[in-house]
Amino acid sequence: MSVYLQCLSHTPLVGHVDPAPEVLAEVDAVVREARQRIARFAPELVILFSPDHYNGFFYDLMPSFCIGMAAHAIGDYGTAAGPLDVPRELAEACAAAVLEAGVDVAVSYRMQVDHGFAQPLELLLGGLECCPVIPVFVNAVAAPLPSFQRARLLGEAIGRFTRGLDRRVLLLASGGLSHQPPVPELAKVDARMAERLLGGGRNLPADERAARQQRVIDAARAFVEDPHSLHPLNPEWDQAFLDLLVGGRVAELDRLSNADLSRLAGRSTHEVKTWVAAFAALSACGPYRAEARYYRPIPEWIAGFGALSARPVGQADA
Ligand SMILES: O=C(O)CCc1cccc(O)c1O
Ligand SMILES: [Fe+2]
Repeated sequence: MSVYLQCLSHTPLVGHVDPAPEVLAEVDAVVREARQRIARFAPELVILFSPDHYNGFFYDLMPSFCIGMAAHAIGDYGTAAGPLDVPRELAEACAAAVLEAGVDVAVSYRMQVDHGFAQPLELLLGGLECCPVIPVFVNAVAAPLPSFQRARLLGEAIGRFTRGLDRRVLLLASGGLSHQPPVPELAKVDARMAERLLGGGRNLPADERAARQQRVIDAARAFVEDPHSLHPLNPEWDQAFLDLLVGGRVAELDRLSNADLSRLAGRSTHEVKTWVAAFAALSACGPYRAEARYYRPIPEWIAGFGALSARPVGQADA
């Protein structure tokens, strides 16, 4: 088998609150080049690590990790809606292998996913059903959260599973880097919002969906005016995180507590655990070489926005 890795920040604010044209063009080029590398690699299977934002996973039953045996994107913020092409038997084999390896992942035969999954599939592969994909949810917003170490062990177990496949496997991770958009916290919200977080927020009616999105859009506009209206982005932390991935030192993150990460870089920065899982999966396939590193803090998108690719040492350019 051969393997390629692409990590990319997501943001549903694209097209809603956009940065200067030069910045947009720069990000477009980053995404276009990633899409071209992926097209040359011609993946036969995608394993996509992504968080959720209280669209598919709620506090009525919140797993740390969940592998989808079938999945459907809800189409929030104008991202693609509809089914993903999940190869069910392969997803079942993947879940069985991960459980066998000692990581107690949940499974879903009706997984709902949001922009976290839909955006990278659209941008990097051209749509939700362009390539068979095993979706892997990583809880990055609903405290208590899994640790960096567990995200790494999940990734390693999935990497060992993919190593045994006779296919070209693309590892994708979606989310991060430092950021803290206004995502509600169960401990702090009123009874009405708590009911949403407990599961009442599933399949929101159109007007409530629009109001929810507008709150995030308004917060982005305010953040551009005042970088202290939300937890500030942390480019220094983001670059140090990228350094660790490039240097093959992802296990060093085991020492970073969830509370410290939230304090340093914002509560949604836990989305970077998708990157950790993807890099851990790649590292289970041998030594790797990172390439195409990109980073820019983009307040309009409430995102420390980054991209990073990697392939095994000795695996030829696709
Ligand atoms: O809709 C939401 O609840 C959050 C949306 C959102 C905003 C900025 C960066 C993100 O990564 C993100 O997911
Ligand atoms: Fe997100």
